[in-house]
Amino acid sequence: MIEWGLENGIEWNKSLECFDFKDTGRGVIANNDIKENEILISIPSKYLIHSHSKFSIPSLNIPELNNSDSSNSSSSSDDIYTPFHNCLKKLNSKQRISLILIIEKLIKKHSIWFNYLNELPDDYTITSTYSDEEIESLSYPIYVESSKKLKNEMLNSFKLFCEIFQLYYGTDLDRVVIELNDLQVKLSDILNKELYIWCWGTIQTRTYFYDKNMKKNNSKENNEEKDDCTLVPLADLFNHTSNVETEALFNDELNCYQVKTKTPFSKGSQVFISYGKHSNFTLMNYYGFIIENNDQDSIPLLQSNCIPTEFAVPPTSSDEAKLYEKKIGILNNYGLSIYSDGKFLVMQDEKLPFSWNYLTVLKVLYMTKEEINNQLELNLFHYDEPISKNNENLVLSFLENLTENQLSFFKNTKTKLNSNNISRFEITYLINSNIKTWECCKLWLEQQQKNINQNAKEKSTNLVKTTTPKKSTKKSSKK
Ligand SMILES: C[S@@+](CC[C@H](N)C(=O)[O-])C[C@H]1O[C@@H](n2cnc3c(N)ncnc32)[C@H](O)[C@@H]1O
Repeated sequence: MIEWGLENGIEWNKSLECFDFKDTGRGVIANNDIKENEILISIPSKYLIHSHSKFSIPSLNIPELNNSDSSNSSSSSDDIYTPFHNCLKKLNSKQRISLILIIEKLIKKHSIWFNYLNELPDDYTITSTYSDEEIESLSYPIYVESSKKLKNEMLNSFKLFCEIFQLYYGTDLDRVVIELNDLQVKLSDILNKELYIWCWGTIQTRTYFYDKNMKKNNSKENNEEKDDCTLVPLADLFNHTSNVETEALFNDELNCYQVKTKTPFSKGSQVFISYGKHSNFTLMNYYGFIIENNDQDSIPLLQSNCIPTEFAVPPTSSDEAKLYEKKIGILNNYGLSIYSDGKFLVMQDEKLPFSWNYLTVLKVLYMTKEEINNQLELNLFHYDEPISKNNENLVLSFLENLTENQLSFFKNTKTKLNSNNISRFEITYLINSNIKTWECCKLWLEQQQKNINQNAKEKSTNLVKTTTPKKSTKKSSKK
């Protein structure tokens, strides 16, 4: 694949080589030191695959209007391809990229991307390719809903893709034949679900952000064009870690897409790029893999159980409602709300496994009327500064309950996985990792409780100490 790239003007940093790694699979290795800000790869715009890329077969491309160069537009063959062009105009970004991938794959050596497409993975492990049973086995509602949503998006996109073609070609897809150079391809072979799922996986796991089409189409009403993406051949060989910084953008001057590393790499190490700061579930959902000991890992809390029920809805009595409003006001001042929106997190962090925003929301919700009225000194940015002993106890006790519930939930899920013979390594890893995270929360809570008891003990000893001299003075006075 790299040879093909070099022959076609793709500039591949000489210090890079393709390599099969034991833990991460195919990736890129540094055969020399790589410095900060070095360009890893530059790809001429012609080889990018995005929604406005041209097919290798010219007649498939929508003829450009107002083009004075008449040799560019096809003559009589135009009529045959008009329905095809009409369909093309109706497709959204992902559907267009998928159509390009399908056709370029079908025409094999006639495609300018033949060598590249030939070396892409045969299938993908993103959750959209999971069976419904596998998705259900994720059990945690946030995981199940989010995976279902992505899978439905893919299936609906395919349905719409087919409907657009049926609109122009009719419903008997086996009878319609499209000429692709010397190939006669049935429309049913293009509108193939398996192929479409492969395209979806290719797009989801391998594309880069691309705003060139966005800029070009500023006036377009179609919102989907606004988050366009592009396949960047060879640049999609880099595996991910969140510990590096990468810059990837289209260079207008050089008319090519460039990937630059902001992180140096030493000879012999794997050259990573960062797909973003993602939790394992996000990686699994969108990219089909997880990272053991991912330091960006976290579990988003469920809205239904992360807020104590007494605070989940505003109270009806006017006094209580006023107090509640004040609490919500304080939270707003800190940019917080009781609606988690997936942002209240727990992590495997021994020092603080609950996210600051979550602990702060709980602290404020449990404040008494007096505490609210005396809150001049309140500084909620310090998680370890309790509002009061009472407040701390209430928060801890709520969290202890939550932790117990979540621990038993994930332990049950693990048992079910075993009994249902769900064999996806990523699912098992995710559930085990969630158990470890909640165990970490449990240990932290126990430690907090110990600290409280210790402080209370110390206070009472201090109290004894401060009262002892008085006794002794009395004694001495007696003497
Ligand atoms: C952009 S491609 C990277 C190159 C890919 N490994 C290949 O063979 O073409 C993204 C895919 O690589 C794999 N991948 C990337 N980073 C990984 C990592 N840190 N550990 C395991 N697999 C990884 C995942 O399958 C992901 O969907």
